[in-house]
This record gives sequence, structure tokens and C-alpha cells, in this order.
Amino acid sequence: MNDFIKLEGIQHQFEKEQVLKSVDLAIPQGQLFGLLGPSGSGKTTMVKIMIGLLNPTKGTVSIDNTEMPSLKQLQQIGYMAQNDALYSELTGRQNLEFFASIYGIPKKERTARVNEAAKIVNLNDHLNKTLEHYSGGMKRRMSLAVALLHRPSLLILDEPTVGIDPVLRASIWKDLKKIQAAGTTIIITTHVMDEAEKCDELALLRDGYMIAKGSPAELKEKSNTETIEGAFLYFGKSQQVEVG
Ligand SMILES: Nc1ncnc2c1ncn2[C@@H]1O[C@H](COP(=O)(O)OP(=O)(O)OP(=O)(O)O)[C@@H](O)[C@H]1O
Repeated sequence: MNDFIKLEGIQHQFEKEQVLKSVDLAIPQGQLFGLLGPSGSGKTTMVKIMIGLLNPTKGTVSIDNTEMPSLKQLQQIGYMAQNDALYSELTGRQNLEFFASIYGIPKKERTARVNEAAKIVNLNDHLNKTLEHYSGGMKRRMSLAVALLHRPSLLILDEPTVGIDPVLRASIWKDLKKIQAAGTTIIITTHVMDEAEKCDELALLRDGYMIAKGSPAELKEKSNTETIEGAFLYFGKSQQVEVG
């Protein structure tokens, strides 16, 4: 598989705090890739750098062989931030139509695209309700639908299931697998270990470094542990390694 997104020598500093110290990472096309790390380890900073929302202090990011920031590449990225940026006084359909217009989706295609995105996340029966009557899980799924409206080839999700109960979390994961099966590359940040297990590959982040990268099975095997949590603790103590 081709590398779809490549980070080379990424460093990032906020005032005095060096959040990312040196990160090199390549993610193949079509993968469901997880960035795993404790709170404050720099996952959000890294995804913001990937999509060009933040300029790294040092290093480069390229997507599909084009250096970021690039307007062309931005148009093929769907980004779901940690906080839902939705309008609670509007209905689900109105929210989707509003974002479709922002994405520049032609008016005559909008209804079809809104229905398509809502169907993927199973919200098509709830589009006429205002979002103040949506549950937390429904709002997260609506945010995912917004990120899918322009049919992105790269979907970046910052902790998409945070604060969501296990049943809804399972349903979001079902959606993600469906989106991946349609050919989309997905990058997800998480600190939930059982979610990490569902990724094709993982990068473990700690103290500004990527301490390990590989499939969940490879990481467990290499660290001789039975859980990703155990692998994380093992690699945290040893040097940076690439398992895959
Ligand atoms: N705009 C900012 N200005 C200054 N410091 C920041 C800024 N954004 C993030 N940081 C700091 O950078 C560090 C990494 O933050 P980041 O949000 O990337 O971590 P994270 O791994 O995504 O955490 P979480 O899992 O809690 O979301 C933290 O110490 C945070 O306080």
C-alpha cells in the first residue's frame, strides 16, 4: 500500500512547552490508523498539524505526495474535532445543509449528499429534530456525518467516542469500518485501549515522541504482553521502536 500521509521531523512548541519533540510517521492509504497516548501527549496537536490548522515549529507533512498546507489536499480531508461544532437550534437536516453549503457542494446535489451522510451514521430517521433533542451520541454521529459530506478520502477524528456509552461506541465503530471499506483512510486519536485494538496500526505517543508503531498484535508480541496497555507501559520504558 502507498503511504498516503507522511510526517517528517515534526516538532512543535507552544510558548515554552515543547509538545512534539521529533515525530516521523507514514500512514498507508486505506488504513484505519490510531494515535494512542495519554491526555496531553500531543495527539490533538499532531492532527491539527496534519490538516494544516497548525504550522509545526519544524518538519513537514505531505498528503498524497503534496506538501501541506495545500488547498487541494484540504478538500479531500474530513475532520471531526473533539467538541461538536453544531447548531442546537437547527434540525439535523438544516445542520447538514448548512455545512454542505460551506463545503461548496452544489445546491442540486445537497439533498442527496445530506441523505447519504446521514444514512452512514444511521441518523436518517432523526433529521427533522432540532439538535437540542439529540443525545450526546447522536450529536457525535451528526459531527461524523458533517465530516463525511464532501466524501473525503482522508477522515481524521479526534476522540470521536469520548463520553459515549459502549453501545453507541460500538455503533460508531461499525460506521467507521463501513467508511473504511469504501476506501477512506481514517486516522483516529484515542486513549481508550479497546478502541486501539480495533485499529489496523497504532502509533504510541508519549512525552513528545512516538515510542512505538505497529499493529496491535505486533505491539503486544514485541512487548511480550497481552494488552495494548501493557505494550504502552513496556515501550514507555524502552527506546523508540518501530515494530511494523
Ligand atoms: N494553543 C495552545 N497553547 C498552549 N499550549 C497548548 C495549546 N494547545 C495545546 N497545548 C498544550 O500542548 C500539550 C498537548 O496538548 P494536546 O491537546 O495536543 O494533547 P492530547 O494528547 O490531544 O490530549 P487529550 O487526550 O487530553 O485531548 C498540552 O500540555 C496542552 O496544554
